[in-house]
Amino acid sequence: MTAIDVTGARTTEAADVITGARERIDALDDRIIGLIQERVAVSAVIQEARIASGGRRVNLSREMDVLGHYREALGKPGTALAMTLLELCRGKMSTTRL
Ligand SMILES: O=C(O)C(=O)C[C@]1(C(=O)O)C=C[C@@H](O)C=C1
Repeated sequence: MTAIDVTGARTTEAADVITGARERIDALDDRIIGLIQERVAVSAVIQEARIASGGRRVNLSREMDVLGHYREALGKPGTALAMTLLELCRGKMSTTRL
């Protein structure tokens, strides 16, 4: 497969631009994944401290703040992104976790 095939571009110039930009995207995605893993670990520290103190895993008012933060920054899709992040951090929401 040529660079043109792989990128969908119609010229070698466009294929070069796309190939370079995809490398940057892959590097950004690696950093984003690392930050998400760090967020999961920090969130676990909070949840474990709360549960050890006799509290509940989930804190809904804080989750509303997190959702609002992402919505303000990224619009409606930000809310969906924040919900996915929260699910990664505290597991799927269920009444037994509340
Ligand atoms: O901030 C907290 O109290 C947390 O437990 C962290 C966190 C989060 O990942 O942002 C996770 C679970 C809670 O329901 C709310 C928020």
